[in-house]
Amino acid sequence: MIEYRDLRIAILGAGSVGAQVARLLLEHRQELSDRVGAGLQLVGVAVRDLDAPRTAEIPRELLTTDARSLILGADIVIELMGGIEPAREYLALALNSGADVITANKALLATHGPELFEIAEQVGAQLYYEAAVGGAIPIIRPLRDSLAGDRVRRILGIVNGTTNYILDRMDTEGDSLEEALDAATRLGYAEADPTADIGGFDAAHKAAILASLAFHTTVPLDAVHREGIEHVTHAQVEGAKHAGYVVKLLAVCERLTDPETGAEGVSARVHPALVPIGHPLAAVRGVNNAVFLEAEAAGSLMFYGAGAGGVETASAVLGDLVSAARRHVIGGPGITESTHGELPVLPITSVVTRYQITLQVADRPGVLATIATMFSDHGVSVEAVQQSVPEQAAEGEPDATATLVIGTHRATEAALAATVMALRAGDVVTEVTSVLRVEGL
Ligand SMILES: NC(=O)C1=CN([C@@H]2O[C@H](COP(=O)(O)OP(=O)(O)OC[C@H]3O[C@@H](n4cnc5c(N)ncnc54)[C@H](O)[C@@H]3O)[C@@H](O)[C@H]2O)C=CC1
Ligand SMILES: N[C@@H](CC=O)C(=O)O
Ligand code: NA
Repeated sequence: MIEYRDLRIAILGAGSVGAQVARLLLEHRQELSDRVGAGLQLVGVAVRDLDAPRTAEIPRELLTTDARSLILGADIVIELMGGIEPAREYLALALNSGADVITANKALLATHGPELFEIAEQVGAQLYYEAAVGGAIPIIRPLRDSLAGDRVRRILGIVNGTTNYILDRMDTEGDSLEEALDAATRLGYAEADPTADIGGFDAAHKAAILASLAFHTTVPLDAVHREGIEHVTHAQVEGAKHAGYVVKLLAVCERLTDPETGAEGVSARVHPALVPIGHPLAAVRGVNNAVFLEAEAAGSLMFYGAGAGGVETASAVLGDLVSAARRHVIGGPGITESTHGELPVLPITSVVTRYQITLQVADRPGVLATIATMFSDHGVSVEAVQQSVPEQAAEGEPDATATLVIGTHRATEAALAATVMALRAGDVVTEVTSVLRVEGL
């Protein structure tokens, strides 16, 4: 057995991910140390409650409630507590004391990333965060390193495992959102506050991180348009299936031309969308995530795998640990964040995509023509219309309503929003049941 000088590793938080990182680090210590060329010594795990149950046993002597002292004695600090404070304060303390830092905390990076990257650059320390997007899937390193010579044009990502798991269960098992969320929580996929998953906040954090990396431009969280899955209904999931689509919560990051100025900009958005059944993203089931990316030279690439789960995410954290530890051994400045692009971040109204709109309309002559005119008046071109009349309503009766499903060609969000407003205001549409974007065509 080779003996090395030891690097002192501290873990903050021993929940779903932290406990598995501690276990794997202790179990594979020698092998990981051999890969690095230095001993990886776990010097402590900061917890809130020494006696809390964990998914893996951690030797009692490694547990501490004094996170600050642990940080100050470490070469590498791994933050797996989640939340903004005290995680932000602890990471700043670690960086300022010269430690390299690893985190899976996308909420923190999306809100305080620039501040932490700046400290890291000033003190010559490193901040690694492979686990923050796509759990186990390597996506941060490919974007930062492998694709650094290309121009990424577009990213379509399923980046939240909990919501993908829920939508899949609603589709295949007929579960309610609540039933499927309970299961996702038990399996360790959901955030401590699962509204972060359901409301699309977690995916928005990841979209901000991906867009910033892909476009070399700081994309602040408040510039990411966000809609969650809380209003996705069984009817939408079923209707999508019949029409040859699946409903997915997507993060879409793209380079755009500003329709007003003609200048190049970028946009990032998160919302439920219809994905054609033949698209690779449609096959992403359960807790899996995938990032489908289009780059100018590379063409289309897809990164796929477990997007959440304690042990799976621990893999990405340990990969970062090996990278960080190697830098300690080799030295050198390491990687800095590149935000030279400085492209404007455009609002959702500038986005151009396709839509599927479901309407309840009065079933009488001329209605279809009136509705088609409303679309064309707002510059939205209709591609297909499907009409169905409920069986119990006799056709032509004064109170009968029909369901119209309208697919559009590409149009701006602004034009679509104006159309929907006009449909609601008119007297032929009794209800706008659903408006979904169609992506991946
Ligand atoms: N669970 C997953 O599948 C994934 C989680 N992440 C991220 O990893 C981080 C950890 O997630 P989980 O392990 O799932 O969360 P968790 O809620 O299971 O674990 C967090 C642990 O940190 C502890 N903690 C919180 N504040 C603390 C403090 N001030 N001092 C000491 N301990 C403290 C909590 O008591 C808890 O045991 C989060 O940022 C999360 O967003 C990222 C990718 C996947
Ligand atoms: N709650 C998150 C965990 C991983 O980032 C998810 O469900 O994707
Ligand atoms: Na990842």
